[in-house]
Amino acid sequence: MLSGEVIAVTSGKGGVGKSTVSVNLAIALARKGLDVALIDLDIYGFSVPKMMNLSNRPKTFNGRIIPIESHGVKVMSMGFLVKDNDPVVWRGPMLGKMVEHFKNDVTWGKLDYCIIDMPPGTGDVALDLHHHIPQSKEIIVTTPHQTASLVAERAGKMTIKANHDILGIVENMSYFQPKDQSEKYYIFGKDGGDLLADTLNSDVLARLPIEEPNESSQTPSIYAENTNLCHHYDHLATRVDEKIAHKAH
Ligand SMILES: Nc1ncnc2c1ncn2[C@@H]1O[C@H](COP(=O)(O)OP(=O)(O)OP(=O)(O)O)[C@@H](O)[C@H]1O
Repeated sequence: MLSGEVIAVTSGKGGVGKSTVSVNLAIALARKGLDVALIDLDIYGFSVPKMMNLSNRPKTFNGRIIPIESHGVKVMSMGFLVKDNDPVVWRGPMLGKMVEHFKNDVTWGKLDYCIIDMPPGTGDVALDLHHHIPQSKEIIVTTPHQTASLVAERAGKMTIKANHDILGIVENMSYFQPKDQSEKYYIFGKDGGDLLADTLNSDVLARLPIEEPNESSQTPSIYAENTNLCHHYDHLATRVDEKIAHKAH
C-alpha cells in the first residue's frame, strides 16, 4: 500500500523540467532522512530510469513488486514495464489500472513522501490520479516564460476544480548566473512563476537557475551534493516539508 504524503509534480507544457524536479526533489527529501518513493507515471515520456541510470527491472516477491532503490529513494517507473523502449499505446482505463497497480501491488514499506512524475498537460492520467489518490497534492513546474505559465495555469485550474490542493509552484530555468558573477540573465523572461502563483492563489516554492549538466557523470541530471542546484533543491525540500507540516495542523 502507498502511504505518506503524495505529491504529484505536473506541468502544462512538456520539457520545462518536470522530471528533473521530481527526481531531485525526491532525492533532496531522502537526504533529509525521510522515507521517499518516486513514481514515474509519465506514460509516454518516462525518463526516470534513464535519469537515475537504472537498467535493472524490479524483482517480485510473493507476487508483489519490490521497488528499485537508488540515491536513497524507492523508484517505480512505467519504463520498467516496457520492453526495449517500445512505444506504448494506452487507452483511458489502462491508465487507471496502472495507478492502482503502483498503489496496491508494490511493497513500498513505510513512506513519508511519494513524489509522482506526471505526464505534461491536463490529460487522463491527471484525472485518474485525482480519482484514485484523492489526497494527493500538486506541485506545478513552469519556466518563467509567459506561454509556459499560461499553459500551466490550465493544469492548475483543473486541480482546483477537482478540489485538490496545490502545494506551490516551482519556477525552473529562472535565470542564468555565470560563475563568480553577481549579475543574473533572465533568458526565458521573468515573472512566469509569480503570475501563475497569483492566478492560482498559491506561492512560488523555488526559483531554480539554469545550469549545465555534468556530462562526465553517469547521472548528469542529478545534482551532486554541494553543487549550487543541490542547495536549491535542499531548500525546496525544506519548504515542501514545512508546508505539509503546516497543512497537517
Ligand atoms: N535548471 C535546469 N538547467 C538546465 N537544464 C535543465 C534544468 N532543468 C531541466 N533541464 C534540462 O531540460 C530538459 C528537459 O527536462 P525534463 O526532462 O526534466 O523536462 P520534462 O518537463 O519532464 O519533460 P517531458 O515533457 O519530456 O516530461 C532536460 O534535458 C534537462 O536536463
